[in-house]
Amino acid sequence: MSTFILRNVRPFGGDAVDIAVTDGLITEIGTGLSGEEVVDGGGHLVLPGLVDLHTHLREPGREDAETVRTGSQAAALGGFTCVHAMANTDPVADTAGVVEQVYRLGVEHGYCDVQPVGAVTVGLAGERLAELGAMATSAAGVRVFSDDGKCVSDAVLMRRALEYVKAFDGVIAQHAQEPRLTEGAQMNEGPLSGELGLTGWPAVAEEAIIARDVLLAEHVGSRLHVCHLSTRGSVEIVRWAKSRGIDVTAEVTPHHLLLTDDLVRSYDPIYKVNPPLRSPDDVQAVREGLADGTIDIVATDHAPHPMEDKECEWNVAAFGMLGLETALSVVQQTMVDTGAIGWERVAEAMSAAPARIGRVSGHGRPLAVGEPANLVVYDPTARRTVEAAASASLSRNTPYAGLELPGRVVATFLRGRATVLDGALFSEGALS
Ligand SMILES: NC(=O)N[C@@H](CC(=O)O)C(=O)O
Repeated sequence: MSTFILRNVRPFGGDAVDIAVTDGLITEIGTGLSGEEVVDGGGHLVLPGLVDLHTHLREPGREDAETVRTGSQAAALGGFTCVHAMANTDPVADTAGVVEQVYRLGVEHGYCDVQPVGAVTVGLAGERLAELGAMATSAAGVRVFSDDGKCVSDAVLMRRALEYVKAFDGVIAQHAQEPRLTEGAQMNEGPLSGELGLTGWPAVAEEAIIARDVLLAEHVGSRLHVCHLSTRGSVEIVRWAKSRGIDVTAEVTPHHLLLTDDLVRSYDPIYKVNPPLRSPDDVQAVREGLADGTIDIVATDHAPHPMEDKECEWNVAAFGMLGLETALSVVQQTMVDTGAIGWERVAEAMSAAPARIGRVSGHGRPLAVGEPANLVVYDPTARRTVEAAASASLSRNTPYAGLELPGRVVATFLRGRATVLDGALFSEGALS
């Protein structure tokens, strides 16, 4: 039996306690606990390990951008104990074989649990359904299905997918982007896209798909999840859908909580992302949506790209930005330090709710005796300047480089084993 004491930590920022961990489980929470091994929590905040419903790990196929190993290292450094790996790999994760491969790589590396997302359609081509049932019953136990990067734009296919996954309590996570309305789109459509001469990506292209899909979900009585919602209109549609009792959940990314489309003036593709950075009014609306629960979760949409795909002309650059290592800091800055939400709600939006939506067990659980010791120790009083080169990710496309952000992940524990200690990766299990 291995026992250690995580001494002097503040659950959700409350009073300081000690947490005793034995064989990966929380066995006691109190004060003055003693044990052979002690990890000093420094009086910092402790939250349940974070869960990301939307991560691009790029393996198989683009191991030059990220691997399961490097992406899950970045996740651990960001305080995550479980990430959902998106299906837009090469080959696409549209078979039991590919999702099992990704799942096993996560287990092998051991920095966090990697829960594969299955593609909705074969090859993300939007033409016929992938083998959803086989992926659900595989060793990977897939519950989240998404063509993310592409929209399931065919209404009949979307309806069938929603109906199909009911059998195993799955959810369709939709990348809401009407393809015809966004042909060649490069940035948020507005006065600025006209001024900069870049093709616009109008809010209505997102909102039209969300409106259609909540109605489809209602019609067939299934679960819908909306990926990276980014506009005021989208928040209003989801709010309306929830008020009707439709089983819809939604996510917002850290970058849509902080950054706005005026950054595109630089023509620096570091700010090129899908959906695009929106207006200050949209940012205000997604913050309000997250605060009032219309938006259920924060998901990173960690989208690593190699230098050659980002350091080029805007029009040919890839869409996407890193997110795992900065997510908690950005949420602190935009939502906690502004007084919009407290740490309990952060834990709900970044741990409990994503675990529930993804139907993963053992994550997103309360800080309580008998629960798995998936924990993140976080110092919200620290400040740090983001350094792209310091990232554990194989890619460098963080939009926050050089920016000072609040907070620092001090330690992350996966089932009682430290994956991060003193803010650095801890791979050899002295505490395991
Ligand atoms: N979110 C992004 O900007 N990029 C995603 C896919 C996508 O949604 O386009 C990626 O895989 O790089």
